Amino acid sequence: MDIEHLSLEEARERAEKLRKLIEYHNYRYYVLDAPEISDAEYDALMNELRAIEEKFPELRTPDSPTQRVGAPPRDEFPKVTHAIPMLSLASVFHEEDVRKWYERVLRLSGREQVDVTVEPKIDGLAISLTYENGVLTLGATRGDGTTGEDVTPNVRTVKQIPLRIPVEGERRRLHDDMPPFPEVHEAPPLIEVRGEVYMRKDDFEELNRRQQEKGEPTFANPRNAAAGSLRQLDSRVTAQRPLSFFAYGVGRVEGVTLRTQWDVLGYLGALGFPINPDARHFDDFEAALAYAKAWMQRREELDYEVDGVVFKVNDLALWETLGVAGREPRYAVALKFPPSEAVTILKDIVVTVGRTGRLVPNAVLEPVEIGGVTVSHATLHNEDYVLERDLRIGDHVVVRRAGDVIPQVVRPIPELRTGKEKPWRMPKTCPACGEPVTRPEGEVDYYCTNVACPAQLVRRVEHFVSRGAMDIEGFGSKQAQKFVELGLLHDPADIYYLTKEQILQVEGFAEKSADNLLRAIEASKTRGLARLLFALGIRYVGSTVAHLLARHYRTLDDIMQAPQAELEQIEGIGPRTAASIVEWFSHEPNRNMIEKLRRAGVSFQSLEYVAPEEAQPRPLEGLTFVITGTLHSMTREEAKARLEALGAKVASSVSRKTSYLIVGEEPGSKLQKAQQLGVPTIDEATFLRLLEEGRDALP
Ligand SMILES: NC(=O)c1ccc[n+]([C@@H]2O[C@H](COP(=O)([O-])OP(=O)(O)OC[C@H]3O[C@@H](n4cnc5c(N)ncnc54)[C@H](O)[C@@H]3O)[C@@H](O)[C@H]2O)c1
Ligand SMILES: [Zn+2]
Repeated sequence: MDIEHLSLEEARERAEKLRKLIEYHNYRYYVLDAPEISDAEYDALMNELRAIEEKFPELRTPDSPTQRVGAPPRDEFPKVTHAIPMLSLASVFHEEDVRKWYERVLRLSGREQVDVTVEPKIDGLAISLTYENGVLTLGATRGDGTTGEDVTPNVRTVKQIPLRIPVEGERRRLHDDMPPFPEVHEAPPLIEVRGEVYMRKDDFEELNRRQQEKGEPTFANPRNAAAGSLRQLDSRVTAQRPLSFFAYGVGRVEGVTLRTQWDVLGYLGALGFPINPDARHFDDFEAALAYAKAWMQRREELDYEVDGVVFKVNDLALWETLGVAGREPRYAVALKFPPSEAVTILKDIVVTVGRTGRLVPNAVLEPVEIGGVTVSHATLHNEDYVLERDLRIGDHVVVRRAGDVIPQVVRPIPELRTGKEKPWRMPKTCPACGEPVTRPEGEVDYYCTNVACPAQLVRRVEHFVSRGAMDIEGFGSKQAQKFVELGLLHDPADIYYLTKEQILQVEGFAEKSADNLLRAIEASKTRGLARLLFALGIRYVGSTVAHLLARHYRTLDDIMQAPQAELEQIEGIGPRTAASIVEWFSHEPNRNMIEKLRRAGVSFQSLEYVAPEEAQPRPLEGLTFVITGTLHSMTREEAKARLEALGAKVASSVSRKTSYLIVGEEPGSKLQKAQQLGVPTIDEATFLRLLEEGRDALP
């Protein structure tokens, strides 16, 4: 939503809509422990509402979700009023925003330097535990921050929560960087301990497994499982749920004076509460930031889920001075892990035409940052993908970007529709040439079948000259587009007939660059059969299949004459691929192009051909390898080729059928997968010996 251009009236309507929606999801999340949308989606709604209220402060109402924490407590539990409100935390996603927070702390406190603590932000639910003369008398949830639920009987079932403090016995810090534990022999008359009830990852999985067996609903994540377990009306159910606890603060305290957050943690530890071993204290802010960043890398190693790290001003006297903004105290800030999802607007759907004439719808998005990368486009795959999700132009959509994969549009948020969104269908004609498009029986894709379609030609040329194909330096997408536009190319073979005069007609070429291009074109003539086959762009003939063919056949002419049955005999080539090859060479325009390539002097000879009589022994026959990480001695392509030459198969992902995983430097997730499945691994040194000595080198 473009807030900049909203009128007051539109903004009011919008804010109303957002509030209703947020209240609904708050209820699902905080009261029912059954969220329907991801946190990223929820945060996006909140952020939009915040932005509107910022631009139109007159629209800010006291009951706006931006002004409140959580949700009102459930009806069934007795209510508890928090004498000191339980607040939320301001969250940021960038280091610079933590710096800004620190600078504001300095400004508001009038100090030059302020100590901070850094603590993991545990993803569970906040709980308040009241101890009177050392005895647990009340356990309460946060609720809406001022009113929570009395869940005392349930809290009593959590083994890590002491019923009486100080806990008997010797106190031991886990390591020297933890806060010092003072000697405490007696409980204060009153102390309200605050902390997080959470569920460990393994306990969560076990619980869900049990739920499934019993045919009961499973939980979306450990946080919801923890919340759902603690907020059971029957505490016998809670008792069977594996809940854990970390203490991180205090509310009301009588009889002891605690001056810093670090002392609070030490004191709580001394009383016998579990405190997180990764909490640290810093007098140097930059060092705190560095620690936080390093710690955040360890997310996966932890037994429990964390959603970030919390910075707190150490000096408790300053907490009061700094005050609260809305529902978030200024003394703390949470640096959260970058989300892998965001909500943005689907501005348009544009269709591109691929090299085979395939029409692909692409999402044009209002640019949005996901995990540190700005995303403005995403693939929509095909018409069905759009229709199944009912994506409409103008919709708010959830976009996911995980790792390096192409961003995906996950789904729309229909609740946010204004009525102006437009449903989309695949156009009936090709956006490039205007000819009608067709969808072959049983396929999800539409094709432009016009052989003269300029968009297809551009793609075919792009592919032909690309690195893995004929590798013509200085010839990229832009050049492909220009040459086709000027009518200089009618098929990729025309590249070999370009004259210097023609090249000079193209914008961006001068005397010298034209000569260079001609030299590059000349050099590409000897790339060999495998690359040429790949360059032709035959459906299902990728670089792997092209290499397989080039090992079996001496020249392109042999392949052109090979019947489908013969092609299918080749290990790694299925009937679909074989049929596609035969069909491609049966087309007149394709045969003409081959003849043009021949006349131009492009080599049809295989560089990989292995004559049957000189075929190597196949010592690794029957074994399947997968490679992960970087190898130092050779590229992955080469490793693959050498393994295959010895008769082994090389697969791209680990499965039960994998014989060995070859592990290079910085291995990826395949290593974990292999460990899970019990697939043996070998290192690079063993791999090299394997190439020399064969099977004997294997463990
Ligand atoms: N998916 C949904 O439908 C939905 C609905 C509502 C809220 N949410 C999610 O809930 C979150 C908002 O909840 P929130 O208000 O509890 O804020 P929050 O979870 O971002 O932060 C505040 C909480 O952090 C916890 N915490 C953990 N470790 C801590 C530590 N060391 N020191 C202090 N506090 C610590 C406390 O429980 C505290 O109450 C957002 O992430 C939002 O996306 C999701
Ligand atoms: Zn077309």
